[in-house]
This record gives sequence, C-alpha cells and structure tokens, in this order.
Amino acid sequence: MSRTAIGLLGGSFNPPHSGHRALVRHAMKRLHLRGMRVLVSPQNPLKSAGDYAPLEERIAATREMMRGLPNVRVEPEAAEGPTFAVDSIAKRVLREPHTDFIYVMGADSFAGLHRWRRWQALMEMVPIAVVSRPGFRLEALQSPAARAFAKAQVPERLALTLHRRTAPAWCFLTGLDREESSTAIRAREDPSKFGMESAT
Ligand SMILES: Nc1ncnc2c1ncn2[C@@H]1O[C@H](COP(=O)(O)OP(=O)(O)OP(=O)(O)O)[C@@H](O)[C@H]1O
Ligand SMILES: O=C(O)c1ccc[n+]([C@@H]2O[C@H](COP(=O)([O-])O)[C@@H](O)[C@H]2O)c1
Repeated sequence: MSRTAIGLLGGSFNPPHSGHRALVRHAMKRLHLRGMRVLVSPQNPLKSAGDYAPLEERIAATREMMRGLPNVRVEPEAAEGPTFAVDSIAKRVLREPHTDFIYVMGADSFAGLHRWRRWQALMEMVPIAVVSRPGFRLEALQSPAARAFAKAQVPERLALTLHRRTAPAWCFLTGLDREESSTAIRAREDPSKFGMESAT
C-alpha cells in the first residue's frame, strides 16, 4: 500500500523525551505516513515563558531524540513565539497545496484544544490524529473539541483513510501508553522550581 500523508507534530519539547519519539513512530506506523515534520515551538502561548530552554537548544535535542527515524524532520515552528497552530499549520498547507497533511497531537493537547486560538478553524483546516496518553483518554474523548466535532470523528479502524478525508475529521489512536513528560524531567532536573525541595 502506498504511503499516505505528512504528519505535523507541534510541541515545546522542553526537553524532548522518549515518549515523543514513541509518539512519532506510533503515528507514522498507524497512519502509514510518508514523513513527519516535528515543529518545535519557540513559545506555547498558554505556557509561562520563564521555564523555556532556548529554541536552538530544544531543536538540537529534539533532532538527537529523533535520530535514525527515517523521513522525520525537525524544524522551528516559527522563528519566534508565541506560536498559534492555526497560523503555523495554515502556512505549511498553503505552501504545499498538493500535500496531504495530518496534524498529530497527544490526547492531553486535544483535551485542551478549545483554549487555542481559532481552534474550530484549525479543525476545519486539516485532519487531526489524537494519540493516546496515560490518564487523558476520557478527557480527550469528552472534551469540548470532541463534542463540537462529534460527527467528524473517524473510527480508529478507518485511521488509514484519515488523510483523504475533508476536514473536519479526527481520529483517536489507541495503543501508545507512555508515561514520559517534559514536566517530570524538568522537575527531576530542578526540583526547586516545582516546590519539591527537601526541607533538610
Ligand atoms: N507521553 C506522551 N504520550 C503521548 N503524547 C505525548 C506524550 N508526551 C508528549 N506528547 C504530545 O507531544 C506533543 C508535544 O508535547 P510537549 O512538548 O508539550 O511534551 P510534554 O511532555 O507534554 O510537555 P509538558 O510536560 O512540559 O507539558 C503534544 O501534542 C503532547 O500531547
Ligand atoms: O494555537 C494556539 O492557541 C495554541 C495554544 C497552545 C499550544 N499550541 C500549539 O501546541 C504546541 C505546543 O504545545 P505543548 O503542549 O507542546 O507546549 C505548539 O505547536 C503550539 O503551536 C497552540
């Protein structure tokens, strides 16, 4: 079977972890993607700027984390932040009108999608693959975005048809069960920032 679309995965990658690598591999396999662009955001508009490592450092670390994965490209989502997905995805879709794209995100991101700028327009722009993450299945499947676009949900058994659907179309992909998170890594690296200092 021929390969389908190019996946777009946005993120802070602050820092990247093996859960991100597993997410890319899972989405590529389940959607039969011919490539993945990993878009490193200078700044998530909903997160505090204070906690961020420099963009170039995060890009280099994300490239290292994705090393050896064929057809995976890591690039800045934009030169500077904050990045709004509706803009950064539109830019890529307009630049390559003949490419099928699928926007990929973890279940936690989909659960909060209704807080993103013009999120309905984003859902109407490209098909979206939502990938399972421990603790976020119900939150994602009962989220405002899931409810608003209930009719656009594609059953998981038809995931391979997602790329040729007209948006809005989204599909929940099960089977990834990775606990890693950047927050947990930052907390281990610098517990003082997270109120976890020992009293002694
Ligand atoms: N363990 C994981 N399982 C599934 N999806 C994940 C996982 N970790 C990150 N993602 C997804 O990857 C994308 C980028 O995630 P991000 O860089 O914010 O990592 P994070 O671990 O969620 O970071 P933080 O803890 O700082 O919020 C998001 O769509 C997120 O949902
Ligand atoms: O468009 C928005 O309003 C918006 C709000 C929060 C996050 N995002 C996107 O989500 C990605 C960063 O999310 P995160 O969870 O990895 O920090 C990045 O690619 C942003 O474009 C986008």
